[in-house]
Amino acid sequence: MTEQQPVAVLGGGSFGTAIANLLAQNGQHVRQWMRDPEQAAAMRSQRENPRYLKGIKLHPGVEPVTDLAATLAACELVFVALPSSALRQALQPVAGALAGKLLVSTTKGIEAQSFKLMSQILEEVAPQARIGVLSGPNLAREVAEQALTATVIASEDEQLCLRVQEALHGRTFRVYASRDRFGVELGGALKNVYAIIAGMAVAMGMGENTKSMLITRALAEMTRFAVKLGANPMTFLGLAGVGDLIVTCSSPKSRNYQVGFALGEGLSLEDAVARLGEVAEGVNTIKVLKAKAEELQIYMPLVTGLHAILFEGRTLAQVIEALMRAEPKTDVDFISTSGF
Ligand SMILES: NC(=O)C1=CN([C@@H]2O[C@H](COP(=O)(O)OP(=O)(O)OC[C@H]3O[C@@H](n4cnc5c(N)ncnc54)[C@H](OP(=O)(O)O)[C@@H]3O)[C@@H](O)[C@H]2O)C=CC1
Ligand SMILES: O=C(CO)COP(=O)(O)O
Repeated sequence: MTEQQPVAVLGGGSFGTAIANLLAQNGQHVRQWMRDPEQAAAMRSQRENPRYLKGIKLHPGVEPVTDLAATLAACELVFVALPSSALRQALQPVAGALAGKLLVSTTKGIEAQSFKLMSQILEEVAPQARIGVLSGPNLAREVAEQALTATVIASEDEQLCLRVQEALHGRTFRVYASRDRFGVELGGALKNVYAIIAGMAVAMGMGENTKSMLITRALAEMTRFAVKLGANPMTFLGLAGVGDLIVTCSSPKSRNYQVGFALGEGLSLEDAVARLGEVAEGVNTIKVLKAKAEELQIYMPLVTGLHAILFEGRTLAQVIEALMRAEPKTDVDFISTSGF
């Protein structure tokens, strides 16, 4: 009998650990790569990731490792769960080992200088790899606690989608497929910005009407932006669009929401990020998104407002006043004008 090939997960954080456990629960042998040998040793002996996912048992099928080249040599299917700020620099040195691999990005961010999404960086670093994106309403802790969850694997490569569905789909985790890689990936990156705003609103004691208005107008705004860049608006009605927007804007377990909440309590951005001690991708995304919206002249009042508070010295009260006084627009941008 031939031995089953292991699956790689790159990243020792909360999502990498949650995905590694899921794969192992489905009977895969998993090599979870992380850069810190002390962390790997601790995870091997304690069978837990005490820094990023305390209280969750590491499945016996997960092997924490630190040799990236050896991990890539052994695995064809590779999940990338690194922060957006680290993905290129971590993979560039091993670019030669990525040819022919199935690379699946789970990272929900945008590269600062280039405005590239993570799968676009993977394509650049590894032009001969097969590329996909996994995104959806997937809070790491809930995934790890085996809460019933659904996600999307998006790729033009149908065989890759099937392979990922086979590896991840299980009793508690449903994996849907999509061909709109760009839309799915953009949804995951953009919603983080609105989660910061939602966290702020909750900290300020705003009511349910306000939260609902925020989420719905956020969806309108991110869809408008994505369509201008060529994505399919229908993707934003799916799990990786409105699904992820709802969970991230509603849950105190979201790190972006937590940053927003801390800001709403009066902390500075620096202190809010330091208090979190984990990745909140929305903090970087807001900067590049504001610049891109300006460049392309896309109307994004929530992005403009958050940017003004974080980086232009405006107060929350000033921004709320401006948002509420702005001229009302149409409710839904993409309704056919022929019928109603
Ligand atoms: N957590 C979640 O609920 C979800 C997260 N995601 C996405 O997954 C991505 C990863 O997030 P998550 O796991 O939550 O992050 P965490 O903050 O939990 O962990 C970040 C991990 O990345 C590692 N890291 C940082 N810089 C580097 C580098 N240069 N080289 C190698 N490793 C590095 C850290 O290692 P070290 O400790 O050594 O610094 C740590 O293991 C993000 O883009 C996020 O949006 C997607 C869905 C859900
Ligand atoms: O993407 C996520 C849930 O789908 C996790 O969001 P945070 O990064 O804000 O924790």
